[in-house]
Amino acid sequence: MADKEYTYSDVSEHTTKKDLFLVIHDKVYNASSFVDEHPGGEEVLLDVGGQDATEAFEDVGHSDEAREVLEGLLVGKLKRKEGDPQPKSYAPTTQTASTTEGASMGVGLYAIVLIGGVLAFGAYKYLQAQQEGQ
Ligand code: HEM
Repeated sequence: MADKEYTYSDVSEHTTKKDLFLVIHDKVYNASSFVDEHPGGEEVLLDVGGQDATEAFEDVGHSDEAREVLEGLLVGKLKRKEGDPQPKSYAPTTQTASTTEGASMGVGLYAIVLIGGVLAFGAYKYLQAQQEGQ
């Protein structure tokens, strides 16, 4: 039964409390037996009924226990067709701002030191030339 494939339009027909399908990470879950027990309330589940709930589910940061419950509700997987809504993936941000900031700061410092050096050398040469001229 869990091998069954559902299209997006199949899933979107199950939106009532007694018959509620959710898509999370491209798997299809029947949440109807769990609606009344959900600690986050039935409203939020009904809101995403028949839709891709991946983002909503991950945003809350559900526990491993919640994920175990979820596995028990599995009824099949999603068969994507052209024109279906794009998968809502949950991509944690990996880039940290501080590292790039640090790198550009380093380059900026080098530039200042370099320009300062060139200017000092220019001034030295200029003074030397003037002295020679006297
Ligand atoms: C069938 C899918 C879902 C299952 C099995 C599930 C299960 C659970 C469980 C077991 C908890 C208790 C805390 C934890 O263990 O993390 C919980 C809390 C919660 N869930 Fe879900 N959940 C599902 C979908 C959703 C969705 C789609 C939302 C949408 C926003 C949602 C919102 C919440 C919220 C806000 C809480 C926190 C409640 C509180 O701490 O007061 N859940 N859920």
